[in-house]
Formats: sequence, C-alpha cells, structure tokens
Amino acid sequence: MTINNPTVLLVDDEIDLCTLIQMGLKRVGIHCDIAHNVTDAKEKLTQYSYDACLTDLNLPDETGLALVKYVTENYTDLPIAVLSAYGNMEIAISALKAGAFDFISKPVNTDTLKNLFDKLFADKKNTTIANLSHIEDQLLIGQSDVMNKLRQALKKVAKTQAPVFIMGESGTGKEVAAKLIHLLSHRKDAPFIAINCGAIPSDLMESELFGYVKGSFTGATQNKIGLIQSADGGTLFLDEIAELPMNMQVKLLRAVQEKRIRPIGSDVEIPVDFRIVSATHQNIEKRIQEGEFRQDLFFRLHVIDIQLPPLRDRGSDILLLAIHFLEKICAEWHIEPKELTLSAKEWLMKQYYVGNIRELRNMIERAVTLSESHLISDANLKTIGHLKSFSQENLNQAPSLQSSNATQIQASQNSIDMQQVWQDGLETYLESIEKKILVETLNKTYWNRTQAAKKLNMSFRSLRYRLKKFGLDED
Ligand SMILES: Nc1ncnc2c1ncn2[C@@H]1O[C@H](COP(=O)(O)OP(=O)(O)OP(=O)(O)O)[C@@H](O)[C@H]1O
Repeated sequence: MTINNPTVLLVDDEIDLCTLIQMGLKRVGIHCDIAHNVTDAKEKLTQYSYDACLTDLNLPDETGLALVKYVTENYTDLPIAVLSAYGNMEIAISALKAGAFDFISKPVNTDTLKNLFDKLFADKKNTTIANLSHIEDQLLIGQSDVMNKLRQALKKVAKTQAPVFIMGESGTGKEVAAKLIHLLSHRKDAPFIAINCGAIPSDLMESELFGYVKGSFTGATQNKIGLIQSADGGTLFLDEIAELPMNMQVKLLRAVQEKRIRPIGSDVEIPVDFRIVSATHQNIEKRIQEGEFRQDLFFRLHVIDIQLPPLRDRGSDILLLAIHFLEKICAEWHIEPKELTLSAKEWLMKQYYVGNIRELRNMIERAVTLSESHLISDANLKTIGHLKSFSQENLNQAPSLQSSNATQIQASQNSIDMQQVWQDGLETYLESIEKKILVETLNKTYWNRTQAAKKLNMSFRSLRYRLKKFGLDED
C-alpha cells in the first residue's frame, strides 16, 4: 500500500455485504465509508475526500455506470472500480469504457479487494510522477490536434485495466503508444513484453506464448517460461494480432478470460496478472467476416480502441518529427548537429509516407549519412526517398512508374549474368534477385505488406521472414 490510512467510498445497496467488506478492509488498514445509492454517494463525495471509490452496478436510484461517468467527469483524480455480478461481463466492460479503473466479480474476498486497492493507490502515486516527467511528450513527438487528443486518450486509458486495441497503418507508432500506456500505468515497474504475432513461426507459437515443462516434447530439456507469464504484473503487447493462428486465438481467449495459463505438458494452471494491449495494421473486422479472426476474442481485446493517424495527415508534425530524428541521430552518432534546408522542409511536407514515421526516420538517417556539410538538402533526401516513397504529385502517376519498374525487373530476370553467378555463388546471386523482386512488389503495393504477400502468393508470415532476412523490415 503506497498511501497512508487510505479511505475509500463503497457504494452498494446490500447492507450485509457492505458491513462484510468494511470489516475486511479495516483488517488491511483501509477505512471504508458507505453509501447505499448514487444520490447518497454524490453527497458524500462533496463532503469528504476519498482515495478511491468502489461501486456496485445495480443501485436503486441510478446505475453504477452513471456514477462511474459522474466520477470520471467531476473527480478526475479519484479512481473508481466496479463490483459486478457474475456473468455481467458486458456491463463491466461498458464501465471500463466509461473510465472505471477495473472491475471485480461478486462474491468478493478480502485478498481480491486488497490487490485491487494496492493497484489503485500505486496508480495514483505513479500518475503524479508521470505527470511531472511528461513522459508522453518525450515519447510521442507531435503537436497536431490529433496528437494532443491521442496523448490525452492514452493517459486516461493508462489509468484503467481495460484491454486496449490499437489500430493504424504500419509505422504510425502503435508500439510507442502501447509502451506509453504501460509507462503511465501502475504497472510501469513490471515488464512490458512485446510480441509480434506475425514473426513467430506457427509451430513455435504455443511454446513461445505459454512455455513448456521439461520432457513435454523432444527437445524440451528444461522448463521454459512463456512470454505471457513473463508479463506477470506488467503489460503484454500483442502486435500484428490479426496474424495469430486460429488455434492460438482459442488459447489466448482463455488466458485473457481466466487470467491463467497452462504451459505445454503441465497439469497445473498458473495465475498471471497482465494487462493486454493489442495492435494491427489490418482491417480486423474484415478478417472476422472472412472467418480468420474470432469475434469473441476481438470482443475481449477491443474494450477501448485507439486509432493512430497516418503521418501524411499530421501536417507540421512531419517537420517536428524530422527535426527530432535529426537531432537524435546526430547526438547518437556523435557528429556535429545538422539542419534541414528550406527546400528539404518543403520536400518533406509533400511526401506521402507509405511507411509513416518509420519511413521518415530512415529517410533522415540515410540523408545524414549522405550529406557532406551541416545542411541536409532535398537532394540528400530524394536520393533515398525515390525507392519507396511516392510524393503526393507522383502518386497520381504511380501506374506508369510501376509499369516501367515492372519492365526493368523483367529484364533483370531474363538476362542472367553468369559471370556474376560464378563470382557471387548461386545462393548469393539468387538472394539478390529475391530481394529485387520483394522491393519491386512492395513499391507496387506502396509498401502494404499484406497486399505484397498476396501478389507474391505467399503468407504474410513468410513475407515478413524474408523482409527481416534482407533487412527490409527496418526495425
Ligand atoms: N510520435 C512519435 N514520436 C517519435 N517517434 C515515433 C513516434 N511514433 C513512432 N515513432 C518511431 O517510429 C518508429 C515506428 O514506430 P512503431 O514501431 O511504434 O510503429 P508501429 O505502428 O508499431 O509499426 P508496425 O505496424 O510496423 O509494427 C519507431 O522507431 C518509433 O520510435
């Protein structure tokens, strides 16, 4: 417990239950005031100062949900959690969406309540620390309206336990947003475990996520803790969640619902306390319609959604980010600071950025390498920009660009340079052709990897593997 002599307001119309909870909390050093309806609770809130509030959802005058909304709007520093009857999951989820910190199911016991309040009070303390350091400003560069709103939303979401679903194109900062939710929450000192569901081969997925016990299969020479268990006390970030194989979706649903996992080969279920944040750049609703993603899992993961805007819609944030990366890179590389010329700034503002912030960062990094003075010109940027970024103007002419590229690649495929084959060896030569095909296809699909995988008639997973192999995955 991080607050001395905390006082909580308990709102429930069951008199016996209130007395029982009051006695239980007294034993663990928490003073508990009681209100039996919403009117009474509002009255008490004006008269006394509380460290937390816990409300039932079914109350005689108004609903507990109405009280959650009232507290979140009028007492922004007061964390509120809800008590829900067993099986009332949908209302409990609505309470989380309305700003409740967490919910616990009845019947309640003192240990569960104590854990809940420990988290609530720790969160209150951490929020103050986080506000002082403005970690969200350091991690999330951008002053556009959309970014300011995003920062507010992330701060609000971080205070709750609700699962968060982040959507946005590749490179828009989904992982940064997930990390920020973690750092602004009471879980910040526990691990943040990020898993890219598209990067783990399907046959290894279960053992990676759930772990295994020694002897459960050939090669299991010792116990291995899975990634979910490694996130105990912290946050589990599942990136590219749409890529999770069906059999794993069932197992994940169970882990999210029960907060328990069973390692491969074990008879015992292990309780794990994790907050789940998932992300995808794909149209997940379409995946559900196509039968590729379970609706019930989506329902559990998608309690609060966050949408990250593409960089091209963020106006002058483009320059703020470019300057931020320029300063950072020069500092990291221990070189003299460099500046962007006016023409470089104008050029940057006109680009389309299929790869979003990641693409901008790479562009600046390569331009720093190429520039020979303290100035970065548009020429330094263009040299690398043409590879995959189409300017807004070029975008309209993209088909003709594509067909000329297509002709080039055809030419290079048709003429095999035998001297080169003998010089490099067959393996290296074939790899260079494979890389060319990947880049051409990605250019054609504006670096949309899902479309590129379709065009190449391969799975997304397999494309990602190849991109990684050739250093085209950029992270
Ligand atoms: N607002 C921001 N301010 C500063 N850097 C950012 C911001 N958003 C993203 N970045 C940087 O951009 C790069 C891409 O971000 P991130 O990996 O979070 O994107 P993503 O949406 O998760 O991408 P993917 O869908 O490919 O996994 C990282 O280097 C990250 O540090």
